[in-house]
Amino acid sequence: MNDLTQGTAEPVFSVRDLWKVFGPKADRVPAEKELASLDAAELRERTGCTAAVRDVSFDVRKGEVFVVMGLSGSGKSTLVRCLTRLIEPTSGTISIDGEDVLSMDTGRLRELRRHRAAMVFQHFGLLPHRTVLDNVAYGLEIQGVGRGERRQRAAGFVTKVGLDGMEHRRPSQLSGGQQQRVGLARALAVDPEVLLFDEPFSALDPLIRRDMQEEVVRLHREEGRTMVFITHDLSEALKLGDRIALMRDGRIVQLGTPEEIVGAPADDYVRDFVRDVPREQVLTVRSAMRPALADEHEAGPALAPSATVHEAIEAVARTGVNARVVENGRCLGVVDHAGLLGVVAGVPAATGKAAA
Ligand SMILES: Nc1ncnc2c1ncn2[C@@H]1O[C@H](COP(=O)(O)OP(=O)(O)OP(=O)(O)O)[C@@H](O)[C@H]1O
Repeated sequence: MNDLTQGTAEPVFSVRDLWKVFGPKADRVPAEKELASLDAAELRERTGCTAAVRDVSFDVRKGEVFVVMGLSGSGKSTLVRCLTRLIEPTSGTISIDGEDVLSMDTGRLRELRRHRAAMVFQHFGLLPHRTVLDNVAYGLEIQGVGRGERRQRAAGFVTKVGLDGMEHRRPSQLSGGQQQRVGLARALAVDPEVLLFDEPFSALDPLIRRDMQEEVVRLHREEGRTMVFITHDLSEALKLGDRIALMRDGRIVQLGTPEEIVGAPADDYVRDFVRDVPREQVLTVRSAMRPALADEHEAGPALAPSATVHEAIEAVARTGVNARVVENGRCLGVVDHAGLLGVVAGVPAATGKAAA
């Protein structure tokens, strides 16, 4: 498991020891060791409280897509709403770019929500009587940008999310997916440092949903904007996340890359959660690799270390020989049938070396 606080890129959000408890005298739950250690049912019985977020610490790094995943009721929305104090945390610390969020006054908080960490909701709250263009320009209007400039900037974002030609329609004249794109364009137009997505696609049908996921991946690739993305859908999390925080009963039970979560589940709960994931599509060739023998350094198809096992299977099947994993012209190792099948089956390869 990743060290939650370690990372190469600088953090945007830093969260430490965060609790959000709903109910009477909520403060005493994190403060009193005995109460803090009760499970959800005992806590409710003893105090009438629900601990939606329990002692959570993590960093969101600059430029990453950070996914918060978990079943319904695990605390995802509460956690992400705490980041900008749409929900007031019970205890703990939160900072954005080193600035303490919990001590911000009303004006500073407004600025945080409008300029620095904008939220894209599932029900995107479009204004029904306004056109697409004016909906996208709305955030800029709140920021006090003049009419000419905001319409011009808004038009650029309408294009960016693929809604060219629909500028003058009203939301009711759009499909669900198109409305979601308007919501996305509106959030992008205010140019926030971080975009917070609260299950934005869960109401969309599967094909439109896939389109929108690809849209987010594309926007992220083009802009490198930091994103925090809530979902209860594991395949969405694996597709979008650079790192995933998997929540259960208010706690983060594992935080790691998709490959770490699928390849090295932290406990039985996570193992069960990822059991049906096609491992070969998530794990990279590093997990299937063994050291190259003397005559193997030059022969066979070359794959990057980031190639998936699925891609390696294709290469080996197509050429009939083992593939090499090559980085900067250097052969890091070899993937053979046994190593690849071992990953698919979820067992160490019979050579013993692949699992090392
Ligand atoms: N205002 C509130 N008062 C009391 N309990 C609350 C409140 N808001 C949330 N909860 C409880 O906190 C827990 C976490 O809720 P939360 O909405 O954060 O979960 P979630 O993972 O986002 O769920 P979903 O996927 O269904 O949206 C749940 O047990 C919920 O019932």
